[in-house]
Amino acid sequence: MVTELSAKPAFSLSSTAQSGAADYPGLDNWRDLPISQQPSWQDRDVFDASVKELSVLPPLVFAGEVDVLRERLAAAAQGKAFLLQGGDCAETFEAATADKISARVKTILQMAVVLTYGAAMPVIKMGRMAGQFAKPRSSNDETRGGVTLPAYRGDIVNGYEFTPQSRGHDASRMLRAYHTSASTLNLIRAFTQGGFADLRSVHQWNKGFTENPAHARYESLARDIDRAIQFMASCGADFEALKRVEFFASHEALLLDYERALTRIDSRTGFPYDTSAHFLWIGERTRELDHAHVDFLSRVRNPIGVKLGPSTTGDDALRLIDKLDPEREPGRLTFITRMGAGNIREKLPAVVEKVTASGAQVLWVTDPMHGNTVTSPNGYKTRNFDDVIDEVRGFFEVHHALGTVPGGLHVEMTGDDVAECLGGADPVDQDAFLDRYESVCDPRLNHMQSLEMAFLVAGALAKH
Ligand SMILES: O=C[C@H](O)[C@H](O)COP(=O)(O)O
Ligand SMILES: C=C(OP(=O)(O)O)C(=O)O
Ligand SMILES: [Mn+2]
Repeated sequence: MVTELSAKPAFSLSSTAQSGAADYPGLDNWRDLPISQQPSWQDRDVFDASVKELSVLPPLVFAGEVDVLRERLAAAAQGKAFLLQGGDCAETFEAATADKISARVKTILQMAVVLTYGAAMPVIKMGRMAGQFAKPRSSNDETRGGVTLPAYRGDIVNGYEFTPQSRGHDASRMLRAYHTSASTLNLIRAFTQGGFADLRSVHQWNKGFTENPAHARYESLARDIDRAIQFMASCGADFEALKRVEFFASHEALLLDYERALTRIDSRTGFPYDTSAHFLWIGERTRELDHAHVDFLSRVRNPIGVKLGPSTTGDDALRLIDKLDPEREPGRLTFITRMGAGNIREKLPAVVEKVTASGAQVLWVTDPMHGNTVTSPNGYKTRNFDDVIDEVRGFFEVHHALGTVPGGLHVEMTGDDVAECLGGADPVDQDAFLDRYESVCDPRLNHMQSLEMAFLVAGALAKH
């Protein structure tokens, strides 16, 4: 049973008690529009106090960093860079540990080195991290053993534990989400600016992948990368400069009270920026043109993404472009297609052709995860690695056939050795789910499967 929520949030602040950029025109227009996937907060006072506090807490990212990202994404849309966006389906407060964050950042850096070599262009590194706490759900409730409770909507709303106390929607969680995002972002900045990301170290880490006999097929590409780095060293490349990398934070802008409270006016330009992350996206379940999420995101200066599922038409895409990117600003809009391996070759061309014919330039990115979710025979939500890779292949085939740019990859992955997606060269089978399945929402590629994807995509990129 799918419950499409169109109820307004349980409470909404009156315009005079606004958070963030209180008097900027239009920033609260969304409150008068249909909205879905919002919590029904239990306690109004807790909600008011939480939003009030959020509205005066420091921004998590700065407008200048956001502008740099928009430039990078503009280059990717022109085929001069490639976007790698990866991380949890649902971040959790419990997993925001130094070990798990570093494992995720490391894996993304390792994937990026391989992709950079294959694409022979810069790879923009972006985490589904430091704020990916809110989850849209297909159903409002979950039933286990005859007991029905509210569905888990991410740690920013309620707890994963299946009890009435845990599943209640608690607005104070928005504050914990903010602080957890801040500490995660702090560690990401330290890792990526403090020498952890040294290209030579990252390349060394990749040796662990190719030493695994199951990955022998990738050895020649790994050897080519090795020789390229040796060549750089022989030419006296300044590896000191390669110790620092840009790394951007992103999440789905689902809870608009949270996003609105963190929206601030940039003192340099006078424009509003959602300072909860560098990049925000609108999900497949909340991209109705005249609904709240599209309206709110149309009014902030961040580069934004929209997930496009198999029901998307070319006209839908054009209407979203007109609403979200009326100025046709380079780098502003990214379409993240999540069609399903069995749909992409049939469904994507018409959408891309329509957008191309309009003259609009967007960044096309594939999310090969969300259209390929299945249930394993032993009852786990999973994805087949082969389907995931096949959707990526279809994405490249469609864009190469149309002469458009396959500009990026959006992956639910982890740096840990979990068992959540079936298959891969060192195959995960469903029995492994019993004690290595950790995701609280969708299944993620594990460290080795993520690297294998990078080697496979690098091969595809190198061919064009
Ligand atoms: O991450 C995306 C969605 O939140 C997720 O796929 C929804 O899962 P569900 O269909 O189990 O609600
Ligand atoms: C909810 C998500 O995906 P989609 O909106 O494409 O279902 C997600 O990427 O977490
Ligand atoms: Mn997901």
